[in-house]
Amino acid sequence: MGYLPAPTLGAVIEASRLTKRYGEKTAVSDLTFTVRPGTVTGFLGPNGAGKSTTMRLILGLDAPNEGSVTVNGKPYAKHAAPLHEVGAVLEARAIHTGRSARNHLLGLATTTGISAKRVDEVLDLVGLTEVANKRTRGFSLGMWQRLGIATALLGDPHTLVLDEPVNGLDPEGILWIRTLLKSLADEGRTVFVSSHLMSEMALTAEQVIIIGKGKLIADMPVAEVMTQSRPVVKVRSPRTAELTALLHQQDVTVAVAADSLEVTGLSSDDIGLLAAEHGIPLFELTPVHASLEEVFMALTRDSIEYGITVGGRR
Ligand SMILES: Nc1ncnc2c1ncn2[C@@H]1O[C@H](COP(=O)(O)OP(=O)(O)OP(=O)(O)O)[C@@H](O)[C@H]1O
Repeated sequence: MGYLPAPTLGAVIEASRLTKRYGEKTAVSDLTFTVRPGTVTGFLGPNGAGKSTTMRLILGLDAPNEGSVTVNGKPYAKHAAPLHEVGAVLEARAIHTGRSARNHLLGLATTTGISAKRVDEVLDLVGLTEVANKRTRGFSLGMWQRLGIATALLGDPHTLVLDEPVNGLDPEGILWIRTLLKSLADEGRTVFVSSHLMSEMALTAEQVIIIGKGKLIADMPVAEVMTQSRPVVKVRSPRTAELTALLHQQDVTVAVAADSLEVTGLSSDDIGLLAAEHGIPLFELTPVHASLEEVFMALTRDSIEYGITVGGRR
């Protein structure tokens, strides 16, 4: 394994009222957020939420219609040596397929004043040393992702912007990238990584920024995401209809399943007390913990662009 040089402090990425329209379509809408150094920040949203567009705007590959985004106080393109400032992987397969991984990296290195030694270091860091001289044409998606990350790390940047880097990786690759991103953040770098998997980000990121239909939905520590869910309690009673009528007098949602009710918005204690007050027997009263993915889906439910509709509800 190669080692990165001494810790450097990553840059703050600051988006302010960022808006990008493509014709009639608003891909990013009035987005304001700050990404800080020293932690992995997950950028989450369903398909089409505007994650890639936002990342393209950060990297100056597209210009916003309104608002601004800066890296370390300046637009990305205004930095004297952007490759040393920000390393990015936007589309893993954007690399010329006729060349070897080493030649691809060497080409980039020589035009930007980076040494050949650094090329070998990053190849080692991403585990591609053995296939470094093979043409990239035969690379698997996981190998492309590794090469993309090697490219991003080439300039030893303070800040990393990675679009869906776990896509196509096997469990070992996912674990590898998780560990790598955390260690880069621990060195004081800024790591901004997009995903559409809340469960994956929960294991990788400390902070999450969640968007839907281009708009900010949440910006909070991962540990707080679960607090966004309302409690769900499974209730079984021989007098379901009566209990449902009582529950409907409260600010709750009652979903009727085959042999039970799923009550959202009231604790199991309160449901138990309500039933006891009216002499309604209960056979079961179980708090059901939503998974992180379910909380994420609930948060973004109204902003799913290409969702399927089940039973009239998304
Ligand atoms: N160049 C473009 N021209 C027209 N529409 C675009 C363009 N780029 C993105 N869009 C639209 O903007 C919206 C946001 O797209 P974007 O790719 O940023 O989302 P995303 O969150 O990265 O989604 P995914 O996870 O599917 O990649 C989508 O509706 C997309 O169709």
